[in-house]
Amino acid sequence: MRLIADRLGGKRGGETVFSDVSFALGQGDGLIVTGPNGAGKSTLLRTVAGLLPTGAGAIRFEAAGADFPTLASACHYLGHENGMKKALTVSENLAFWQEFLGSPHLPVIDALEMVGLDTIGHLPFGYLSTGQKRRIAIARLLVSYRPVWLLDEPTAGLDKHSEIQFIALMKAHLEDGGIIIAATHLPLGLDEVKELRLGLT
Ligand SMILES: Nc1ncnc2c1ncn2[C@@H]1O[C@H](COP(=O)(O)OP(=O)(O)OP(=O)(O)O)[C@@H](O)[C@H]1O
Repeated sequence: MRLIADRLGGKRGGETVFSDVSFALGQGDGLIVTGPNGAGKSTLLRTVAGLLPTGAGAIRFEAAGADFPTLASACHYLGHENGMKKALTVSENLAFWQEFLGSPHLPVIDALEMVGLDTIGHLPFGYLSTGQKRRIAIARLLVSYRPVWLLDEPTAGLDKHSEIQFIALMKAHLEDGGIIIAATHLPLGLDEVKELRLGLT
């Protein structure tokens, strides 16, 4: 499996936000995207996820096998919004995502345990605190297997303990041969990852 960006450009509202971005990631590789507000970190992630068209250049995905033939089928995208229905319970939300995404990985209860929230599966998602909502969005990464994780400010709103737990999950995903691209303002504590800085230095 390889994910390659070749002189990639990203546009927003017709304006070029970043250009000439190149990287090549293989199994077990992480890329941390940094840069000031507005530099285009979210735009880059959304472009790689296929949610925005490429402004220039190309993204190539060389699949490892038949299970995930395209980048769209191979990636989890965690954006600023958590992607959950407020009125459904936490467990119902995760069960929905597992069925929708396919490739079941951890049972919902185990995924909740991994983020330390196994006692609140019965609560409507809308009742949760900001950090708890983020942790449930992280549990979504675990209920269905996808080799490529695209994470936009994944630790925003997490307390120190939850941040450490999540870093361990990311390390495990990389050790398992996955790929992670994460946009962040905070150091993520991942060793041996590549860094891409957008915007002014
Ligand atoms: N829908 C849109 N139409 C026009 N411009 C947009 C749109 N969405 C974002 N932009 C602009 O694109 C630029 C890049 O935004 P982006 O969200 O990618 O930055 P970022 O690096 O993720 O910022 P932050 O650190 O604040 O999250 C910004 O100048 C933003 O105002």
